[in-house]
Parts: sequence; C-alpha cells; structure tokens
Amino acid sequence: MADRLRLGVNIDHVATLRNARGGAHPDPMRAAQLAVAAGADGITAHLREDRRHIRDADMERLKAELRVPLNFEMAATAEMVAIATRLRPHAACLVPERREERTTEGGLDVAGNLPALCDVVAALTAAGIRVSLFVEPDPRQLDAAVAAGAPVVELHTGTYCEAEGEARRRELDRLAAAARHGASIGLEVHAGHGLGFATVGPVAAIPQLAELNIGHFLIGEAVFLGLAEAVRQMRRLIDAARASAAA
Ligand SMILES: CC(=O)[C@@H](O)[C@H](O)COP(=O)(O)O
Ligand SMILES: NCC(=O)COP(=O)(O)O
Repeated sequence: MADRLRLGVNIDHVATLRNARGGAHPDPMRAAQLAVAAGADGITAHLREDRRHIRDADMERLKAELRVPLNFEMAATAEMVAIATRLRPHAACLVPERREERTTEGGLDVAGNLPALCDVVAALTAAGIRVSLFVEPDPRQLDAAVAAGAPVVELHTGTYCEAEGEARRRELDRLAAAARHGASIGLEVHAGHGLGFATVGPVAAIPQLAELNIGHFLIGEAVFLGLAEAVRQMRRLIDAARASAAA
C-alpha cells in the first residue's frame, strides 16, 4: 500500500462559476494554488470539447504556473491530442465525452475501441505524458488498458457514490476487486468522480489505489467552508481512512 494516497483536486467548476458571468472571477488558477497550499498533490482540469468550463487559456496558465503535476482530462480526439502534445502536462486522462451529457456518465469502452485508443496512447506517451484511462471497475476494461499501452487507469466512482445501502457496498466491492486486478496486471490505479466527505473513506481505504481525483464536491463545499478548508478536511479523511486500513 502506498504510504500517501495522492489527492488531485479538479478545478473545472471554478471555471463553471466564472463562465456564468463571462468575466475573470473566480480564477481557476488561484483555486489551484489554494488547493495545493491546502494539501492537494496535483491539479486536474478537463478541457471539454464544448469548453463549458475550462478553456484553452486556463490549460496554458495551469501548465505554465503550477509547480505540482497537472492531469489533463480529455476526450480521445485529434483536437485534444494536438493540444496535449503541445502543452505536455505531466499526465493525461482519457475520458468518454458526450456533448449533451451533464457530466461524465461512464467509463471509456477501451475493449471496444482498442485500435484507436492504442494510437492515442502512443502519441501522448511519445510526448512524455503519463496516460491514464478513465474506466468502469470492470476487469475486461483493465485488461484492455494494458493492451492499449496505458500505465494507469482511473476507476469511475460515480455509480458507487450514487448508490445507497447494499447497492453501495456492492459497488465498493467492485471497485476494490478492480483495484486488486489492476495492480496484479501492473497498472497504477486511481479513482474518482462524485466523491465527497461521506463517500471518500471506504474508497481511500482500498490499498491498491495511488491517487484520487475530486472536484465538484470540493468546489461546492468551498461555498460553505472555503476551498482551503474543504481540501484540508478531504485530506484528513483520506489520511485517516488510509491509516486505519494499514493498522
Ligand atoms: C471525467 C471526470 O470525472 C471529470 O471531468 C469531472 O466529471 C468534471 O467534469 P464534468 O463535471 O464536466 O463532467
Ligand atoms: N476524474 C474525476 C475528477 O476529476 C473529478 O470528478 P468530480 O469530483 O468533479 O465528480
């Protein structure tokens, strides 16, 4: 088990708020700096094809000014590959995108799109970018990620977060089994989507996980607690879950 489970803070929805008025406030870069000062190990930003939140200029500034790893979430399109290979972020996480969706609804079908994804993974890897594939906790998709040449997968935690009671426990078991399987076939395993204070602990306790990416909840909670305090509380919950799992 990695000693410290890394926390990537996704700052997309600072840009959502900024874009609501069309100006420059609140600034996603300032949010990224605050999150890092409060304990984030990296920053995640999703440049959607429709630019509904993060924009090209945000990615440029994050890359130029951040002193921690930048995780560029992107669709596997020629446009995004061109932007990523020019910017050269530390990591790129390939996610499925449907323009009309409210948020990312599921994982990538890596097994069903292997030849195209092999090309994208190869292009990003050749640019020195560590590639991750955002997938459902399904062993078939993890096996396909290895076949695609990706060193990392991020398990989609949305279904777990939305489920309740026994269904949530079943989803947690799926995540834990997928994390074990991923580690056994040599993948670095991350997780994220929809996590909040009430759901993060059991996921953070999965020993094979190396990183969590959390955004929407933290930006929402920042309205009440401030962003720095929201990140600090999340960090404490993650560390506590990790420590009790190790004991
Ligand atoms: C892939 C993913 O989970 C993140 O990109 C997150 O969902 C924030 O972006 P959206 O809210 O636009 O989906
Ligand atoms: N890849 C997941 C992510 O970056 C954050 O998702 P969310 O916490 O905004 O749902």
